[in-house]
Amino acid sequence: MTLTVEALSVRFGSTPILRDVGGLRAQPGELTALIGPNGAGKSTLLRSIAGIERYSGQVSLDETLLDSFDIAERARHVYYLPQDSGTRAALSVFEAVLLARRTTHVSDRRHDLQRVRHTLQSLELEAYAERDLGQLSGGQRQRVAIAQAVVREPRVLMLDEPTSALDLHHQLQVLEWLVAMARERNMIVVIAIHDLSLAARFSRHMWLMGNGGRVQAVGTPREVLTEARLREVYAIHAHVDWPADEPPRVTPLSATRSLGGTSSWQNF
Ligand SMILES: Nc1ncnc2c1ncn2[C@@H]1O[C@H](COP(=O)(O)OP(=O)(O)OP(=O)(O)O)[C@@H](O)[C@H]1O
Repeated sequence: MTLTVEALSVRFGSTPILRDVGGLRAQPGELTALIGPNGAGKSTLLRSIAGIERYSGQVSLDETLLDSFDIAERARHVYYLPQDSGTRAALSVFEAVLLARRTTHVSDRRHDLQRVRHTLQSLELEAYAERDLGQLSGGQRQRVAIAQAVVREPRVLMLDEPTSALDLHHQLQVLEWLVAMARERNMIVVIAIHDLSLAARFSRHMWLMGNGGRVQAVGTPREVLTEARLREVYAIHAHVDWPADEPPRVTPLSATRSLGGTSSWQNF
């Protein structure tokens, strides 16, 4: 089962946001990283794959176009967790994650309870299981949102900046766990992420979007993350190191020019 995107375009009103985005593949059992500067269209792309945005083009799972699923079916197979999505509903952490599980699974209750407990443990949330959502810190709330997404067990799980509120320990812990989970459950996991060192370390495959809503490169982290490409797409000088005995490192050194052209205030 491969997720494929071809010839995908999205407009907001008369403004093109994604232009002929294609050649994207994501495989089960692997983590795919979606990277690119602010406004490149990463969220729009993930939202389109999930069927939340209207688009022209093809998004398919193997030979099946996702458009051929009805809304409920598509939501069961493909789940998108937006950026900053933690909820403050009047529920405990345990209740919130169990509720998410039961929106897609009506299986054996004992099995569901076990799955929720196990997921909370994996995300180091078991100590907060009885706590109300409104009483969590930002990072705890983000981990609950990830738990809610994962217990749904979609075939394609897309997470928009899932580590943006996390401390260094939890960034590593969550990404390690997502990699292991993708492998164990044979899920396609796509994450949008700004930290290129983490993206290089944890993903097997990368999609790089550039300004203008176009794909700039796809491939392994080594193929995609070259210093020349970072200069072109992110307008930065950076060192990219692939040490044999340590994780890869992308070190931004300086910004080279403004991203996205002349700013309007310069016209005054
Ligand atoms: N509802 C909307 N109406 C009009 N334009 C929009 C709308 N939502 C997003 N955009 C524009 O679409 C472009 C792509 O936005 P998107 O959120 O997909 O980018 P992104 O790559 O996820 O950015 P970031 O890294 O900042 O999260 C941006 O220029 C944004 O201003």
